[in-house]
Amino acid sequence: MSELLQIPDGMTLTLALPKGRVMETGIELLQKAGLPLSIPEKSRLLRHYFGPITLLELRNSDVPTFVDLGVADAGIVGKDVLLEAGRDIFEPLDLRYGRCRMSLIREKGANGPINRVASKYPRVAAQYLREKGSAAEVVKLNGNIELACLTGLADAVVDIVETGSTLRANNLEEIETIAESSARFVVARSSLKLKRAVLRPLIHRLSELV
Ligand SMILES: Nc1ncnc2c1ncn2[C@@H]1O[C@H](COP(=O)(O)OP(=O)(O)OP(=O)(O)O)[C@@H](O)[C@H]1O
Ligand SMILES: O=P(O)(O)OC[C@H]1O[C@H](OP(=O)(O)OP(=O)(O)O)[C@H](O)[C@@H]1O
Repeated sequence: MSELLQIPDGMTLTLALPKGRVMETGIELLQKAGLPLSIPEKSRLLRHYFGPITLLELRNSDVPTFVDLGVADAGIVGKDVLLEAGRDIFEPLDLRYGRCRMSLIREKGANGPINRVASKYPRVAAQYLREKGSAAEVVKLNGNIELACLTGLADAVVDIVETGSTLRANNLEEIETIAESSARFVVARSSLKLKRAVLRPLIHRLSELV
């Protein structure tokens, strides 16, 4: 492990991390940057203490809220989730993992009009459709979004593509990439001023690691 980052006496740091695939690599990076963290044991505990550092284990889409409202000083979250949240959060660093893209997807060969689009990202989907001049309705779903296409619930979906295996397995095709995504380090604007002494060197060290 690299040299520990100096945290001034009395200063605390609260970090918001999403449980799931983004968390483990995120903690490893923060560790390499010199924070005294470790990957929490599997348990129902939602808040983990490491000396002056508190780790909040959140749903992905709640990370921007906790950071924007200043409850967490900083966090890690996918660009896809940031785009959907639409909050004005300081995003100093692309951590360059968790790469995927948000795309418009249809059943292979589908060529009828797109009147309804399903997505876990309704804001991103609606903005994309607006830019295309489409008046299609957007329906919010919470998982296995591709099923909306397959069952006729929607004419297209906006969802994540990583390897493309979900598309191939379900006879779907990517019509257009809407945005590229990767994990981002985000910081609360209020903390950037108040906790500059630890956040500046942390951002600097993270930037050297990615
Ligand atoms: N193949 C993929 N599928 C989904 N998300 C991916 C993929 N590859 C990278 N990611 C990134 O990981 C994040 C999602 O992680 P995960 O799959 O753990 O979340 P989830 O199960 O959808 O969680 P939640 O219920 O909190 O929304 C996405 O926001 C995205 O940035
Ligand atoms: O291109 P691929 O590598 O196949 O990855 C893309 C798939 O992975 C995600 O689903 P996941 O099962 O993680 O969760 P979700 O459907 O609940 O969002 C995503 O929603 C796609 O369905």
